[in-house]
Amino acid sequence: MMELVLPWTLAFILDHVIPEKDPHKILLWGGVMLAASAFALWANVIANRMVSRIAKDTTKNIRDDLFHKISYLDTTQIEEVSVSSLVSRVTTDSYNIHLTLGVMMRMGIRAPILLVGGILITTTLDPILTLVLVAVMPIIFVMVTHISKKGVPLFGKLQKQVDQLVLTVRENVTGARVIKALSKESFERKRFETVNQSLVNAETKANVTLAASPALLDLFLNLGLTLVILVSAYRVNAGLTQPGVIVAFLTYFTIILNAMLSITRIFVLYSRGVASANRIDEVLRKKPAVVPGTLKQRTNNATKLVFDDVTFAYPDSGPAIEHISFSLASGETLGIMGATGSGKTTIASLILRLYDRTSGQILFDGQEIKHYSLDALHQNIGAVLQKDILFADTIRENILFGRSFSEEQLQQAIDDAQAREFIDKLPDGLNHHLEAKGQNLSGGQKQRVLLARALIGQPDVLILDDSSSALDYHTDANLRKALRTHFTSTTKLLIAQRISSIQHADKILLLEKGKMIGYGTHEELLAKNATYQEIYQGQTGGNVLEEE
Ligand SMILES: Nc1ncnc2c1ncn2[C@@H]1O[C@H](COP(=O)(O)OP(=O)(O)OP(=O)(O)O)[C@@H](O)[C@H]1O
Repeated sequence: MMELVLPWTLAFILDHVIPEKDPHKILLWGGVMLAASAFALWANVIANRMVSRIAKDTTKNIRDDLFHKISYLDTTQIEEVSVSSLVSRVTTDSYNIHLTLGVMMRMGIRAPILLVGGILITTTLDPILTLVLVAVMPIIFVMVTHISKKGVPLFGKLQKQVDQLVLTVRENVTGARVIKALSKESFERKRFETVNQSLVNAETKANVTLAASPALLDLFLNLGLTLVILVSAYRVNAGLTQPGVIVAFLTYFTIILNAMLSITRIFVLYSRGVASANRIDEVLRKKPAVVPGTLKQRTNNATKLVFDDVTFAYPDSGPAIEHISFSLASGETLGIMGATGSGKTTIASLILRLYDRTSGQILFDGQEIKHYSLDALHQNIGAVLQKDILFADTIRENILFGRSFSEEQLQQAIDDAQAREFIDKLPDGLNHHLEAKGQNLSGGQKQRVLLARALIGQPDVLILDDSSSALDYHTDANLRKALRTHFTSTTKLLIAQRISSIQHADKILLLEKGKMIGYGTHEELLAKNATYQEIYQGQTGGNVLEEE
């Protein structure tokens, strides 16, 4: 407001105060102008601080909500959006919203006030000159909105390129060892350069399109200014207006020009902010595909786990498993074997409801698993899945994983997982700090910590997906012995490549390309199943496997 009053005061001083030649009056009005400027400065600083706080708090809340939502997305939805895209939505998209909010609040109120106020005051100064100014406004408005609309999809594409960049960096950081081992640094650098260049191209395209807006605006406003100067020269000569008014008018013209420039900047940022807000909104609106049931408790049942003619296909693919049936009583062990890609991990994922089966039934403690709340379903299940990870924390915290187990239970789990030998050799034992993903441990040591995490507290169901593959034969045998002797009431699902790991299971399920091609005990399969016989021959050379 103060900014609008100043040029008017200036015109008044030039046309009315100075001609009176009274120094006191001139000084007084000069003082008024100074005070008004200081007030405008102070109000601006306060407003900017408020805006920063609001933008910062809003963006923090958006990030919190987004993270909360992401932690509840199911596996299919995460795969649909992709991990790297989720990372860039939490980081760059929320930052774009921060910028947009800041600028919109700073300029979104001030610029329109300056624009409308400026026009109104110029009308009181000289309506004819104002008409010249106002004539160019509709052209500018139509042009700016048209260009801004084009910006939203362009910025959407730009953010997709950011996803690609995050993906490439993630792959390089996680695969740093293999890249170094295979000396593929220059290949990866080229791959990164290509992705980076595509991002720059997308950014250039979006910015070039939107850059037309301020340039065209400048052109039209300068044309308007030239017209105003021509008309005002004529009007001063004809004695229709005073020079002070023209000076004030030109100052208002600059204020109006700056307000218009700010408004175009808002539109540019608005396109970017809307594109990012749409991407965040897409995640926030996702409804879980795996809908939890209402049963809050599992009641122990003699029949622990039943797969009844279960078929499942991942989105947009053929069936990963077809017509799988098996039944496990409480405390029994099922061994699952099959070639790579035959569907072993898929069975484990369905039990944990990481995905929902396409057809058939899965019963847990006598109830369809869809009827349980996810907490009830997962309570008392210990699992080591192939892609399980260790976090950057101590070994103790990685095993306890935020659960309250006693020291005795912790020590027992370490023994059962055959982890004591290596943990005792570490200078700080259980307090040894692991790097992200347990990078400072060997493959076998990592598996032992993950096993201890799954075995602690003797869960009533245990799922081990190829989780002893990195253990030497002797340690693997000791682990199996511990499972047989200390986990008698635990129902176990052991996925393995080695027959020695599962030969003592109560039942063995043999899979091939998602289909059951054998189901029975080791002895039954060895007697009747040609594929099992072949695997057995291949792994043992025909020698009988002895348990250590
Ligand atoms: N997330 C996924 N999206 C799409 N297809 C998948 C996904 N996970 C697995 N598949 C496909 O489903 C089939 C079964 O995979 P699964 O991981 O269950 O096999 P597996 O027997 O555990 O293999 P491995 O022994 O190599 O771990 C494979 O053809 C695989 O390509």
